[in-house]
Amino acid sequence: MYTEGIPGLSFFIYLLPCADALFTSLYSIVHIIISFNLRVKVKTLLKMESLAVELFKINAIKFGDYKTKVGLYTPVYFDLRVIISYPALMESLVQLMMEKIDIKNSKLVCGVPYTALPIATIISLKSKLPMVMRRKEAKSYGTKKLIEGVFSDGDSCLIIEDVVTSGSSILETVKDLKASGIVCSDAIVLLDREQGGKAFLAENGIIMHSILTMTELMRILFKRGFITAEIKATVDDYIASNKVKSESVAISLKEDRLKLSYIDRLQYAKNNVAKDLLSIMAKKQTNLCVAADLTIAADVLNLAEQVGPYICCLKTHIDIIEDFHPNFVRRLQEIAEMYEFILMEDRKFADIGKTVQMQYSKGVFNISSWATLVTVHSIFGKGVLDAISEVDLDRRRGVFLLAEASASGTLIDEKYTGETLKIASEYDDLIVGIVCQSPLFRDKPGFLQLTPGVQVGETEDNLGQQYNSPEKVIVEKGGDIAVVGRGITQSQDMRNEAKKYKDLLWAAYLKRIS
Ligand SMILES: O=c1ccn([C@@H]2O[C@H](COP(=O)(O)O)[C@@H](O)[C@H]2O)c(=O)[nH]1
Repeated sequence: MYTEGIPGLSFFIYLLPCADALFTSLYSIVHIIISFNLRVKVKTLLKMESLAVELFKINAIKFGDYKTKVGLYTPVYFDLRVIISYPALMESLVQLMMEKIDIKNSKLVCGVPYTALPIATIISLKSKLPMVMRRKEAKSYGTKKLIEGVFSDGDSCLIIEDVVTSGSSILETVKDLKASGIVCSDAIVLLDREQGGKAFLAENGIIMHSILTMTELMRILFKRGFITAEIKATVDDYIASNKVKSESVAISLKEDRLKLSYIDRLQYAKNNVAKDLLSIMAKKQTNLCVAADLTIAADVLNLAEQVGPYICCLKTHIDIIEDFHPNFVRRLQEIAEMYEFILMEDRKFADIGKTVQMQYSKGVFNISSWATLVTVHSIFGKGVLDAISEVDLDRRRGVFLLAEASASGTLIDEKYTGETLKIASEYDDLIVGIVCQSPLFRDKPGFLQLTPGVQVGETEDNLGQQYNSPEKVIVEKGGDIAVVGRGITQSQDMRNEAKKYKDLLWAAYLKRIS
């Protein structure tokens, strides 16, 4: 070949056979690497498939009509709590998780309570990374810690979770970890339901890695003949059309009062009586307020003695007492102190500020001298609240503002209710809560919802009152405190009846926050 005149070309040609050999060796190395990676990938895929099949076999995957934590109905539900009964399965799950993510990038691991706790424990044992644990509720005694375990400010933590729908459970855990100085950037989960959780977590700075997605899971179960094409199509359709909106998750995360315990809400309350009330409720385990709508003073005192141990509040209509005497309210105060409950006069003030001020602190009833709480209509605007504030200089009293009524045919509309809530927000050191019939102000855990119209077995009286069951009032209507009047006062055994209502209402509250 003619190469003269082209500098270095002959030398290059001379080297060609060596380059060829070098290329062949490089090719072989790359080939080995690729086939090794491919083999690893295939192996992982097989492990994933067998995990999916095993989960199906142990009944951790159910098909039907189920309700998720965020209230959506789903044709497929995962109950991974059962996996603790299958150690071999737990081990393969953990192995897959540890292969999926470089655990050593983290200093700590933390499982989202409760299902992921045993998984996190095994990962901690295998990786030798210390584990921390998030308490679902801060302790009300001792250290009041949210995070248990030993850690330092700035430690990075890998989050471990079983199933992700919206991502809210992971973010709740992340929020508490961050508040304790721990850094979180990654979460490893067994199953991504592909309903918006991954994107929502990413928006909040968390990268979610999953072992299985819902699509993969359905594909595997269908391919292996465990589900029909019809079930697969139903689930695929459901996932495609049921994405959880990040705004709704954000609300549910933002201190949703309906999900917080009474004790956890203490920190948000601005009014001193609201704080006392929440403490009493948590201590006595009661969210029952009895409406003492009796017309003879001695009967009211007797009722207070009977129901005292089971209530957080006793509500009066002082102007219906036929034999009122200042000694009566003095005795009522003694009983309230003895049994630790709060007195509320349901006066529903509605007038110009000056008149309300006199109705509140003057006259025979001298309400402000004994009633720690009063109810107020918002119809007259802020002047009424200013009037009460001027009397309550030491801030030892509070107000429930009425935003909705239990009576049929009430003239209150949505606008009125909305404006009432706005006023309440402006007076949060005076307002203890809102009297209403629906789960309003979910993002204000410092306010309490007082809901009257509660009775077992009745739906109405003959004068427009409407009743709901204790469970409905607390779980569906969002009541924090339920007012029961005739359901107790007309019973032969008021003490026993009060205890029954207390137990029903408390069980409903526990159900609501679980
Ligand atoms: O919207 C409202 C506001 C207040 N109440 C008061 O609650 C009790 C209910 O008594 P029951 O005997 O349980 O019906 C009563 O004192 C009302 O004045 C209300 O019912 N609805």
